[in-house]
Amino acid sequence: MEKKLAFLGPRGTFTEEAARTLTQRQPLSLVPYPSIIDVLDAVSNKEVAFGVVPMENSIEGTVNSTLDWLIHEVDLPILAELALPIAQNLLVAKREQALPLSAITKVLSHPQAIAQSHNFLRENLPHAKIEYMNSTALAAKTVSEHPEEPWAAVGTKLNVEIYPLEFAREQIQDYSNNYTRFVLVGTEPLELQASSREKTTILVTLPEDFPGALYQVLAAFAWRKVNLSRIESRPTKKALGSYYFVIDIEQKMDDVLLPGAFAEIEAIGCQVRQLGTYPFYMQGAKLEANL
Ligand SMILES: O=C(O)C(=O)C[C@]1(C(=O)O)C=C[C@@H](O)C=C1
Repeated sequence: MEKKLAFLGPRGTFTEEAARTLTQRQPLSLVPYPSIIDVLDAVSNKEVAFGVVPMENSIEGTVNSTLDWLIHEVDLPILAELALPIAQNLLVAKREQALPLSAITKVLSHPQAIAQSHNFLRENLPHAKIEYMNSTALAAKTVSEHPEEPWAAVGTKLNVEIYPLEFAREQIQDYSNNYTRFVLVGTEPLELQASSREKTTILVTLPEDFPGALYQVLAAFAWRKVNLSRIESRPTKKALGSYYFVIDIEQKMDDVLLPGAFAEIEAIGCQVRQLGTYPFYMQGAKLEANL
């Protein structure tokens, strides 16, 4: 029987595109789930072997529900990461007479997609109500199912191929270098295409807040000349002002330098949890220098 991979659905999300690109050589059956949390829970409960969820967008930053669920609720290793170029479009149901932007009363989409098109929406549809949905594809599907309503969705080009929709405007994102990083998580190994770039993600907990604590953590990487590509603080949810630090390291775990750096960090009383050590891929190369 084919192994299953869960993705944030319904059909036509950016996440589906990422899942297909990441696993194109694998005989997997792709199953849509209604939310990011449902995807991660399905992998954790072993309903499916793998899952793909969005992790970070170059305009809007971290997808908090993904990161927080991986930190607090499930223990799933990241197996791979893919950065995809994202283009947002304003989509309306197919109708005989074109719908002018001024007639649109409601815009539906995923909060990340709305945030990526914030300036466009403020300038062109200041009167429209915003309704957040679990994914861009769910917004597109909903709009296509209500052609009698003057509604629009913010979503992918693929949605126009899947649902009876047309473009009201193409490419409405506020910045052209719009990329989202997606992660593949799983409870078993998966044979993936080789990549020249590898990453390790860790979660660091400081023992207490003392002067220079974070500086000492960073020093363990700095003097070893280990490059970090992201540092993000997320609340531990235990007390106000108490944080975890999520650190992306531009190196694989089997590197001799990382065990030494982790031991040094642990020696000052920090806890280090690995969230994964994995290959990193990128479609289109514009942002390469910054990733
Ligand atoms: O709604 C989708 O199509 C998704 O795949 C989710 C998501 C996200 O959460 O970041 C993915 C990429 C875009 O940044 C906007 C939305």
